[in-house]
Amino acid sequence: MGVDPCTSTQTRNNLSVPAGRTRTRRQSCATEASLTNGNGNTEDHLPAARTNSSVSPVRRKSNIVKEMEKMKNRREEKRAQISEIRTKRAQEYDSSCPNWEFAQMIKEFRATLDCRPISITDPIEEHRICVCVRKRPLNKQERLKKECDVITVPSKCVLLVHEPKQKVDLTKYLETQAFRFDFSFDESSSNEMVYRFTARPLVETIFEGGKATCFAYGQTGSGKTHTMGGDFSGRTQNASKGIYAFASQDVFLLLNQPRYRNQDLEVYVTFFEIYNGKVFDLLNKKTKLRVLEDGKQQVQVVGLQERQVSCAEDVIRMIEMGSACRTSGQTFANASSSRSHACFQIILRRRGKLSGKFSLVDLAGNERGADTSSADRQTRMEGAEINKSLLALKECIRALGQNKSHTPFRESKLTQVLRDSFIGTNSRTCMIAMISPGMSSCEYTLNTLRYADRLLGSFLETVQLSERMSNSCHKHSGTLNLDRFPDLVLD
Ligand SMILES: Nc1ncnc2c1ncn2[C@@H]1O[C@H](COP(=O)(O)OP(=O)(O)OP(=O)(O)O)[C@@H](O)[C@H]1O
Repeated sequence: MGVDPCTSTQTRNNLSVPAGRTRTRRQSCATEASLTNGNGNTEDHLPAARTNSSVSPVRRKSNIVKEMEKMKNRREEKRAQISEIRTKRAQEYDSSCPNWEFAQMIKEFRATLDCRPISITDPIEEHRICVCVRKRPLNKQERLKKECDVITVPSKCVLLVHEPKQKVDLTKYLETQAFRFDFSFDESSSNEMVYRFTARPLVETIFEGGKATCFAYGQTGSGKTHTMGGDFSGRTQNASKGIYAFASQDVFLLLNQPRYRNQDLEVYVTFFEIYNGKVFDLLNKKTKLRVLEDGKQQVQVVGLQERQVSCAEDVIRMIEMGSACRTSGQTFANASSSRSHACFQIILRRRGKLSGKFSLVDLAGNERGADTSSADRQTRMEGAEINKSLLALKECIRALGQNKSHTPFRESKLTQVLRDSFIGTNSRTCMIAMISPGMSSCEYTLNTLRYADRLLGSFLETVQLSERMSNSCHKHSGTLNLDRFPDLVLD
């Protein structure tokens, strides 16, 4: 059965005729109907010359057909244009990069930002709990794979994660989430810069009789050991110092200042690791240690060796010795991945009595906590233990931040051993969340940032910033709430 083009709503819809123009089309349609029969042949009432069979009939195209042809031409033109733009863009950009479209969207988004990264002259506010984030550069392996860098650090406190997404119609878009921390460090920040804003403000705390703690948290290969321990592997000529070494240097600097010089203070260090709920002394051939709690809830690591040190070089020797003993294994992201929490402590004693303690903790990779599907029983147990301790740690830090009377430190060996870091009015904590910049780490990165975000109990803002990528014509839409991010300046 033929479809009357004048009455078929389907046809009208397919043509997307604008409402204001429908009437004109119907009129021209009606005229057309009176000129043609159902087979499209000319009717009798046309002028004789045009119905004569010896003359080839001149078929007039209806306005609808003409309109459809125009639309078809326009569509084809547009398609050609888009394909040309796409090819040009792919040439401009490195199309061998598997995710060049996302990389390009991120590049364009970054071009709209006025980035002002943290600088050495920025002021440092003192907090009881300080939560920071550090992005490491793409490593050699990631660069070889042409991984796309999905992290932007536009200012000293804000960090953006551009999460690649795809709609059901295969349209690619980015979902950008903005996080605010006390400090955000981009890939150009050195260990010294990170130290200056994170652990350094805590050094004085231990000279005032307090307990200071600095944690490095993040997925495997994100730079926890690099930040805390530095690189003493001897692979590079200039071994880069980490927070352990910088903090030790400053402890000796302060110790020699007139106000502390005559206080009979002695410096000791301990270095131990917690692996699978068990404590091992890294300065004493990995001897297994027992953790006991007395009637006054004082936790003792029985037999833990405290080594007296008299200069920063002594400390570096201890760090090298202990680091060489750490339990490590291979992960997808790090050839020598640490599977334990490592705790390096600088202890001040006055005539044998504990005066202050600085605990610097390089936590086990947090992704291992989620690694419960692994077939290997050992790995599963490691993962479960890490998960438990990281959850307990979060609760203890939150309790410290909220001045709660109850600290759930017995939930894990890690929090039990660090009990005195979470109690007392003179306890201060800093958490540095380490993140890998690659697109393949995006999910782990978001987990790390959410964990750190919850320590502060702050907000998380998700903003969808760009859309429509199917035709490689894309634009950014949506805006960040600048009231919440006053230091993030968009063009
Ligand atoms: N900010 C950085 N700059 C340069 N290189 C870095 C940085 N952070 C990490 N790296 C390098 O990345 C690699 C992995 O880092 P690192 O061993 O510190 O990771 P990790 O978080 O401790 O991993 P794991 O939990 O598996 O022990 C190392 O080779 C390290 O030198």
